[in-house]
Amino acid sequence: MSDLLGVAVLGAGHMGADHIRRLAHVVSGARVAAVADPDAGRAKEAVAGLDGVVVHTEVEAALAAPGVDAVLIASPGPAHEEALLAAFARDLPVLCEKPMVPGSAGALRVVEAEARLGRRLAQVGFMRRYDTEYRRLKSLLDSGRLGRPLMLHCTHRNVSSPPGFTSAMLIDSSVSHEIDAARWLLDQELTAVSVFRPRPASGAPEGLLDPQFVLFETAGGALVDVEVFVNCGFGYQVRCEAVCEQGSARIGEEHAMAVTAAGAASREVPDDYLVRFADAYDREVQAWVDATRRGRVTGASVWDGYASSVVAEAGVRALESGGRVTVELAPRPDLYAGVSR
Ligand SMILES: NC(=O)C1=CN([C@@H]2O[C@H](COP(=O)(O)OP(=O)(O)OC[C@H]3O[C@@H](n4cnc5c(N)ncnc54)[C@H](O)[C@@H]3O)[C@@H](O)[C@H]2O)C=CC1
Ligand SMILES: O=C1[C@@H](O)[C@H](O)[C@@H](O)[C@H](O)[C@H]1O
Repeated sequence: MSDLLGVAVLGAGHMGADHIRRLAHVVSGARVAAVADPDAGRAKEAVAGLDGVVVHTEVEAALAAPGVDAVLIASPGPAHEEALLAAFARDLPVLCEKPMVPGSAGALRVVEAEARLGRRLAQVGFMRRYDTEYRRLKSLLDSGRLGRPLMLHCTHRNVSSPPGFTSAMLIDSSVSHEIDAARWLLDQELTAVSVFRPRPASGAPEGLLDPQFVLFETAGGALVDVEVFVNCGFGYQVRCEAVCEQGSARIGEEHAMAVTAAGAASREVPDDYLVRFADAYDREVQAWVDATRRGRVTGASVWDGYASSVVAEAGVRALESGGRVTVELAPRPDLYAGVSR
């Protein structure tokens, strides 16, 4: 490795282009060494002005490019399994955007492949673990000051959903964040899921079941509810309130400037995740670069990615069946025994 970690970025869409900018201009210790995207024009646009970046349309060519030490996967979810396995075959450390793999069977194949390597190589991009408010809430819950957590009430609203967004993706793409955050905040597995839905909003695309209300049960007897509404039209809002035996704590309200003028007070609302979670993505990628340069892997593990996929898959079945679906995890390989959620 040269002084800088050479990163191959797979996928140069919304997230990939933002991560390329971040690697090139925000975080220290890394450089973009190669990019792969079947849409070469999009990739070239994302690397415009950067020196020494080779653009490919094939993943394998980018992984084999000179100076590549690590991989950041920002292609669509269905492409992640192949990319992860290709990176493992080349012994390259990975930061993989969520969902790690949409679907439990593919996610388990990734767990098994990493377990066969006998050491962790990949981190999953659940960036809320790096958000200041989420971290404060996690510290408070871990301190025990509020007593045992009873419930988490979560809100996850997007202004609009991208083309091709399906009713299942409200759960396996959007709510995957709350699944990971709940497992991490409570340090408990989610054991069952039910999904309720009101009449779809008139602003939602034809046929999309939006919004949905998802209810998780946990191994420790807590409940986690999530209102997910991806075409709300009025702002990007992510909130979480923990209700515990001796108090409650709420995050997600303060991430904006409050303006008072003309006899009225108003507060800005971000319009998407790139604004709301900008600092969290920066910290996540910096932490990944730092850990990788030290030969370490931190953050959400491949096991966390698998658990999230299993819970999300149960959620999609609950949506389709209208019933309560229990969550069955495979036995956890020894590799993840000492790794906390
Ligand atoms: N952490 C977060 O908050 C967010 C994460 N994401 C995740 O990031 C990933 C990408 O999402 P977006 O950037 O919104 O999608 P996008 O559709 O904007 O971009 C995806 C890009 O990947 C390219 N691509 C397609 N197949 C590929 C392959 N096999 N190899 C390499 N590139 C390929 C496409 O041509 C496109 O340029 C998804 O996993 C998504 O769930 C997306 C938004 C926010
Ligand atoms: O990961 C993300 C998107 O893929 C997803 O579609 C959005 O609902 C989330 O808010 C965003 O963080």
